[in-house]
Amino acid sequence: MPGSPRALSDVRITRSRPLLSPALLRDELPLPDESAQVVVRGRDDVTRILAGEDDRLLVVVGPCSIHDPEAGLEYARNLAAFVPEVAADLCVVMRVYFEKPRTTLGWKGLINDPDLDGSYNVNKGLRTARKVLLDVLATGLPAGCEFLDPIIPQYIADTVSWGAIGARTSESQVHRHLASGLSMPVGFKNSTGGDVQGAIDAIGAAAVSHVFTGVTEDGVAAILTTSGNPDCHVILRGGQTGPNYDASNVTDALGRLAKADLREHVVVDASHGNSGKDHLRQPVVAADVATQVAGGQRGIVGVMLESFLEPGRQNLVEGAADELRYGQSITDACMGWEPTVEVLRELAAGVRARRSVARTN
Ligand SMILES: O=C[C@H](O)[C@H](O)COP(=O)(O)O
Ligand SMILES: C=C(OP(=O)(O)O)C(=O)O
Repeated sequence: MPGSPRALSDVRITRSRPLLSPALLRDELPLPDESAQVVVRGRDDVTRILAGEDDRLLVVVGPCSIHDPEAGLEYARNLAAFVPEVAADLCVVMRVYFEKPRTTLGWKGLINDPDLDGSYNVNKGLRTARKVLLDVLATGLPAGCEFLDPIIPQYIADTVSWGAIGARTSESQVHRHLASGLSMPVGFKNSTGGDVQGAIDAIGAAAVSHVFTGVTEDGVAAILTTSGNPDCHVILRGGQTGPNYDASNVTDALGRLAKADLREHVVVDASHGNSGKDHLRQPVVAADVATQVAGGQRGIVGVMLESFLEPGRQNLVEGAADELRYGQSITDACMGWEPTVEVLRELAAGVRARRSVARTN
């Protein structure tokens, strides 16, 4: 209408709802002392592995994403019961992922849409995610998460022992800032294109202090100053140029780290670009990594595995979440439980062989 003022802000915001504060959620679902010790022990173990003071291999293993808390917990109980068998050789952190960065579109994880139906009950998602993390910690397992939305860590980071910045965000300044202030060791993935240098640059950037805008525990906007995170590392996850888990790609990445004056170690992700998202390839990648480790490669400090109760994946059909198969991924295909146990045993054997190589040298 002529003369009527045209809106200039929030033109494309169609709805705004209240968000619960991190402090309120932590008050509703406090971290018990015993679980806090699990978190601290997990962080310290990973820190020592990255410093070369613990010769075990970090293994981040679990579902690609948690979509059903009950199945996620059943997985956690299985894993917690198995871990003592390999604990002398592996530092096992359960992958407990709630935020999914999508290539284009798709379900963005349990925090964003906990009812899997496009209702986006984010407050419920935050509550459910924190409850799952507390339940995982109660089994005695430390937890690892990807951090995607820069506000979310205030709700859950006190429960997390290891964090990841994904392939799609390692080059993002926002995520490097975030990592510089996170309280746990953080892995940066190489890009989906396969470039490793961006992840190496990220480690250097996240290691120092930054000043940026964020939210406090009370959910209030603030100007935050970080101290820098010295416990960041690269994750080789393969990419459009092909896999990068083999000995020559590992050596190349270690050389680049040395050139950048950074600690020479990497974590290898057996999934994603390294498996071509074929869950049956993950044991092949892990076997190659176990062989490199057994041969004395100390630059490999960890492995990531996508694993769930049932092998493979299934599509989430809108409006049909009730029909999903129990214990099977709705994002990337995962190894089933039995092959996971075999892979963990093989990695543990690789570590024992590396120790004996070190003793004879
Ligand atoms: O691990 C999860 C996926 O690889 C990531 O979220 C991208 O998935 P998409 O390519 O199916 O969107
Ligand atoms: C999204 C993930 O991996 P990437 O960032 O390597 O694609 C993931 O591990 O869930």
